[in-house]
Amino acid sequence: MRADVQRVTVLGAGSWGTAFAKVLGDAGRDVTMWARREQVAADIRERHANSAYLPGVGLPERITATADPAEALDGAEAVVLAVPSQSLRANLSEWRPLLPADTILVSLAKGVELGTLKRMSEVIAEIAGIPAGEVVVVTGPNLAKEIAAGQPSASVLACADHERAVAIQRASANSYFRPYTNTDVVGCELGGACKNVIALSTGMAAGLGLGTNTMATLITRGLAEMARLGAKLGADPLTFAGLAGVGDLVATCSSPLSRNRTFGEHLGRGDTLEQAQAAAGGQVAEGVMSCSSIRALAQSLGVDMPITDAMHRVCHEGVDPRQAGAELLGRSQKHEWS
Ligand SMILES: NC(=O)C1=CN([C@@H]2O[C@H](COP(=O)(O)OP(=O)(O)OC[C@H]3O[C@@H](n4cnc5c(N)ncnc54)[C@H](O)[C@@H]3O)[C@@H](O)[C@H]2O)C=CC1
Ligand SMILES: O=C(CO)COP(=O)(O)O
Repeated sequence: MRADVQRVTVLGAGSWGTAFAKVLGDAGRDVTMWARREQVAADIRERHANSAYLPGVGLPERITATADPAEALDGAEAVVLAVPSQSLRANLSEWRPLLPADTILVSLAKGVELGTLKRMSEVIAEIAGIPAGEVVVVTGPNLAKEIAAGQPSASVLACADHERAVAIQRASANSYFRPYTNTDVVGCELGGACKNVIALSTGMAAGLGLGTNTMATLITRGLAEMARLGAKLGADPLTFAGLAGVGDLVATCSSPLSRNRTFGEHLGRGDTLEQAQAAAGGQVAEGVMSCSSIRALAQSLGVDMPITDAMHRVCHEGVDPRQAGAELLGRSQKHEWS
């Protein structure tokens, strides 16, 4: 492993993959992106733009791109995985033979795998055949469009191996992007996955015409339920008060730029799942799948996550958002911290 990472490959040229590649390029790193479509790769390589995902954003000239994964991975000192959570296992299985030895694997995905109920660093470690403690997880309040516009924001780089997190911290810190390290991978990863589900709920509330008190209630009680799950899995409770918890909840649950919040808003206005998916224009709203995997994980551990459960029932069992809201309010009365 190199402490001074210079050559980075980003696999996935969607919104966040591209914005993170820009962060690395602006931090002086040489970046090669892999795009699924040659048209997107050519746009990045020849016009220094990704018009499909980040229209109007100019990319540093030191970023190049290809649709050939072998070419993209050649000589990579760090590999950033920037594909959706539910396809990561299949994608990485294909790429595994091409991964350079000793490269640092970095995960951008915020989700929990359906079926296995694994966090993304666990999936990556399993497929790549490395200890889970070696995967670096990027999370925190990082709406891709704002970062691509050079607006200041902080992030968390979580890894049990502090040196790996520091290597990526050095490679990505720039004048608008301030990454902090953290060794609580469980808490950081759960925060990133769970907040997408809570953002669905705040969007849904907005779609129903509800205001700021409702949003604040969902954010705060969402925080309580993700912290309960984290505690059961050994996370540090302080993590949820940080960028990966409160930070990302505030950004995602309140911003019209969030795909999860927007998805929920469509459902709240009465759109079907298919209509909300069509409106997302092919971009991933991870909470739609993660509400089911996180719910199953919570149930397997006996953890109560009522908002997550409600989102699963609205998205996948046809429950009306108004009915789900009424049921949340109709639950038995409790002490705030029970
Ligand atoms: N967009 C954002 O602001 C942020 C996104 N994230 C997370 O980053 C991850 C990636 O998100 P985005 O780049 O925003 O998503 P996106 O939907 O903008 O792009 C996903 C990329 O993966 C590719 N892709 C989709 N399905 C694929 C498949 N089956 N096989 C191979 N490639 C596939 C797409 O072609 C595209 O290049 C998600 O887990 C998301 O939650 C995290 C922080 C910020
Ligand atoms: O993770 C994000 C911000 O930190 C992006 O959220 P969305 O996927 O909802 O756009």
